[in-house]
Amino acid sequence: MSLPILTSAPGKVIIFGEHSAVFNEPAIAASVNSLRTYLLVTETEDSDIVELDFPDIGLDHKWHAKELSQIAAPSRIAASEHSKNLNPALNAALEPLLKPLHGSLQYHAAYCFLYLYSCLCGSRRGVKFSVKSSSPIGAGLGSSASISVCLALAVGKFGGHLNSEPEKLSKQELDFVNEWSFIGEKCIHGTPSGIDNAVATYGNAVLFQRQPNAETKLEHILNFPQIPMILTNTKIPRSTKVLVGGVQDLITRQPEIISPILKAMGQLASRGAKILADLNESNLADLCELVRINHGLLTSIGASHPGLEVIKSLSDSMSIGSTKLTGAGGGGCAFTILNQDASLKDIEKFKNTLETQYNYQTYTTGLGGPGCVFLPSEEIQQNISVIEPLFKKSANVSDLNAALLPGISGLKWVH
Ligand SMILES: Nc1ncnc2c1ncn2[C@@H]1O[C@H](COP(=O)(O)OP(=O)(O)OP(=O)(O)O)[C@@H](O)[C@H]1O
Ligand SMILES: C[C@@](O)(CCO)CC(=O)[O-]
Ligand SMILES: [Mg+2]
Repeated sequence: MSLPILTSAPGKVIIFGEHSAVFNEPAIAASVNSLRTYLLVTETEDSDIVELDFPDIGLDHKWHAKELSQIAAPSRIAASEHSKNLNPALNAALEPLLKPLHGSLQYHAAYCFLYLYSCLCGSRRGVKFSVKSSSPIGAGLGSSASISVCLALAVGKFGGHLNSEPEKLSKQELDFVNEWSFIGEKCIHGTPSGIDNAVATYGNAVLFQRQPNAETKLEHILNFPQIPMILTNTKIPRSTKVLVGGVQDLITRQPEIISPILKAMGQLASRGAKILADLNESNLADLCELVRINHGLLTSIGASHPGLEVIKSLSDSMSIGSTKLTGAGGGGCAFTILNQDASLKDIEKFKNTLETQYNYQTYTTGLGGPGCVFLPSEEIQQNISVIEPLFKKSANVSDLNAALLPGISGLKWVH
C-alpha cells in the first residue's frame, strides 16, 4: 500500500480474569474508545532509513539500510510456527539493532516494531513510524496491545498483506492483525494470554479463553452494557512483563495453593459473563460481589499495590461501590463499579479525594466501541496539515482525540 498510512486501536479494561487468563482460564475485557493509540506512517526524505518517532516514551531512532540488511526475516509461516516462542534466529539478529536503546519502555516498543517490520515488510526503507497515544502507558489499560495492533495493521498494509477490501477490514484481515499483534505483545511482555490484543483488534468486548494448545476461544460481546464506573489511574509505574513473571514464580513455588485461586478467577469470569449478558438493577449487586472477590484473589497472588488499596479502601469506607484493579496491577489502574444509590455528591467527593490528596487521575468513560481502524491515504492527504502536528511531542492528548477519535472526529475511518 502507498504512504501515508494512519492506523488506530483502543485500550481496554479487563473486567474479570487478568493473570488467570495467562493460565487458560476465561476472562472478560472491553475496549475503551476514548483511550486510543494512533500510528502515522510517512515517507522520509532519506530513502535509506527506517525511523521510529515515539515521543510518548522519548524514543526517536533511525536505523540505516546497512544495519537492517543484517536481518534475514523468517517468512510469515515460520514466524507463526514460533507462536509459542519468538523465532530465536530473528531475535539474535535484532539484538545488535536494539542495543543502543535505553530502558525497558524504549527497548520493548522498538523490539515489537522491528520484529513485525522484519517479518512483514522485508526490505522496504525510506519510512517513518510516528506513534501517539491518548491512553496512559504501562497503566493496565492495554497500551502495549494497542501499539502492537496499530503496528500489525500498518505493517500488514505497507507490506501488501492487507489490501482486499478498501471500504472494510474483512474477518481474515482482522484475524491477521490479531495474530501478528499477539506476536508483538510477546516482544513486549513475554507470555501474554492474547486477550488485550484481541479486544484491541476486534473492539467491543470479548469473553476470551486461551486453550492448552495455544489456540484461543473468543466470544464477541457486541452490546456490552454501560456499567456505572469510575476508572482511576494511580500513575504508579509497573511492567506487565514483571508482574506476569511474578505470578509464574509464585505458581512454581506454591502450585497447590495458587492453581485453585486461578481456577476461582476463571469461575468469576464465567459467572460475570452471565450477569453482564443481562445486567439490570436486580443483579448489579451480584456483579459487585464478584468484583470484590476478584480483587481479593488478585491481591493474594501479589498483583495489588498499596496505592491501589487506597482506591479500594476509600470506595469501601464511603460505601460508594466495589473496586478491583484492572490489567496486570502492581500500580496502574483500578475501576470502581458504583452502587445504585451512590449520590452524585459522594461520587464527586470520591474523585476529588483521589485527585487532590493522591494526585491520581480519574476517568468516567464508556466501554465498548470500535477496534482497530485505518484511514485511507486520500483522506490522510486531505487532512495532513491537521494530522502531522498531532504526532509531535508537544501535541496534547485532548487535541489528538478531538481531531482523530473514531466516531467523534468526522474523519472517514475504515473499520
Ligand atoms: N504510545 C506508546 N508509545 C511507545 N511505546 C508504547 C506506547 N504505548 C505502549 N508502549 C509500549 O508498551 C509498553 C507498556 O506495556 P505494558 O504491557 O507493560 O503496559 P500496558 O499494556 O499499558 O498495561 P496492561 O498490559 O496491564 O494492560 C511500554 O513499555 C512501551 O514499550
Ligand atoms: C496480566 C494479564 O492477564 C493482563 C494484562 O492486561 C496479562 C495477559 O493476559 O496477557
Ligand atoms: Mg500490556
